[in-house]
Amino acid sequence: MGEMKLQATQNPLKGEIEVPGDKSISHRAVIFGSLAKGTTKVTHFLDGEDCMRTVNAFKKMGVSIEKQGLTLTINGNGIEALTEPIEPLYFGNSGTTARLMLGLLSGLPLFTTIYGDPSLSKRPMDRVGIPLSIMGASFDGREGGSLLPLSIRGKTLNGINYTLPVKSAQVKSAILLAGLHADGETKVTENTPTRNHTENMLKAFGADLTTDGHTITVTNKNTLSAADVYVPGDISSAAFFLAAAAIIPGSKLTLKNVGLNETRTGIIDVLRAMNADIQIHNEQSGGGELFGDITIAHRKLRSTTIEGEIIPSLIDEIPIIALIATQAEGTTIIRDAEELKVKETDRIAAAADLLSTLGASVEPTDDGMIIHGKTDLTGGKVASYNDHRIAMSAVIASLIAKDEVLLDDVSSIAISYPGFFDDLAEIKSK
Ligand SMILES: O=C(O)C1=C[C@@H](OP(=O)(O)O)[C@@H](O)[C@H](O)C1
Ligand SMILES: C=C(OP(=O)(O)O)C(=O)O
Repeated sequence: MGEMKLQATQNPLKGEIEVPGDKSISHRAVIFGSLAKGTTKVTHFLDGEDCMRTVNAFKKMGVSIEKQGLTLTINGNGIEALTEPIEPLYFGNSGTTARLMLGLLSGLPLFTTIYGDPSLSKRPMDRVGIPLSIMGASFDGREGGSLLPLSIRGKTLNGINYTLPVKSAQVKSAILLAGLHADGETKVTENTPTRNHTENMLKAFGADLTTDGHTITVTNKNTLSAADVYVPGDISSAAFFLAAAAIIPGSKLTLKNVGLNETRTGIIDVLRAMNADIQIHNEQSGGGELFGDITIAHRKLRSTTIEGEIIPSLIDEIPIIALIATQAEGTTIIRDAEELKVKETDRIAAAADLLSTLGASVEPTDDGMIIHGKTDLTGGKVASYNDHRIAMSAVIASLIAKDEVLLDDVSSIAISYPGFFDDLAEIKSK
């Protein structure tokens, strides 16, 4: 793929689709399935590039993982059976793989080197390196061990009692993974709740983990046992079609089996606050995760303010929420989202650049954006910054643009949504 010309259609989107499996849950299913004893079957796995990095890392450490379609069969033999990889582990674009694997590898009796693509090589690793070093871990790498590539000489770690200084599920998960085989208790406290898939899945695999308010405690008194995992649809992928239906007149879409864990559903609350016509039905649960169908129809939107505790529950959706805000009457303010600056690219700058190039009124701020709506979008030449979420936001924006949008590169979309254009074609043609 590469550059793509996107013709404005303004056609309503109609029909029903099932979005791909959740990226966060897919990573964790591979990790815990590989650490557990027994056979774990993972269904509706997301085979995007990021999750395949996690699969390949465990294959290189001796775990047998077979993939047939979207089903993985993982034959785990326990943490102690992981073998030292004889070559560096490549994590591509995946922040989740890098942070969670750092947590795991720092306490194993192995020497490993990990590296990533140019984007991942700029992202901060000291946010996990600092607490892991307090636990006794030893790393070396660029910028004093805060940037990839990193080398890790695993050691026996000690438990820690740590309050997260950043709103990050990746940091929380890295410490919990280290805590699974550290001496004593490991406690992580978060002031603002972040996605809790690690906690849910560890419980399903039989770990000794308890949650008390905002504090999670794990010990090494456990042997993880295999558990089958059904991966619900990714609400972060569904977000692009929720947005499209919300802003294109005449649209009505149903997205089936979407994950509805309340640490992830901020976009639904925001859409409701903006007057979107959105309904949830067929709610079910499995493996500690809630999922169900979402139906959304176009309706006139109004602005809102997005700040505080809701931010981690929609952090990856902010670029597409910014597009929705350009089509809402009034001023939408997004605050407390400084974490966007350390994603695949600076997503505050990238989203503001994309939408401003298309004629919207978007002011980037230090921790968010101010968007004045409603503005018609023009065409133009736009940049994805090699960021999958910016690229997909550009494609959805092009659906309502007056003229052609020329997007520099669409290859990053395969990171989290390999079938994105097929799903879009499916709902466009109905
Ligand atoms: O734990 C996870 O699976 C993720 C956590 C979030 O990152 P942070 O922990 O950096 O906020 C999110 O942006 C990322 O897409 C996936
Ligand atoms: C930030 C993201 O992922 P990661 O941190 O795993 O690269 C994302 O998918 O939007």
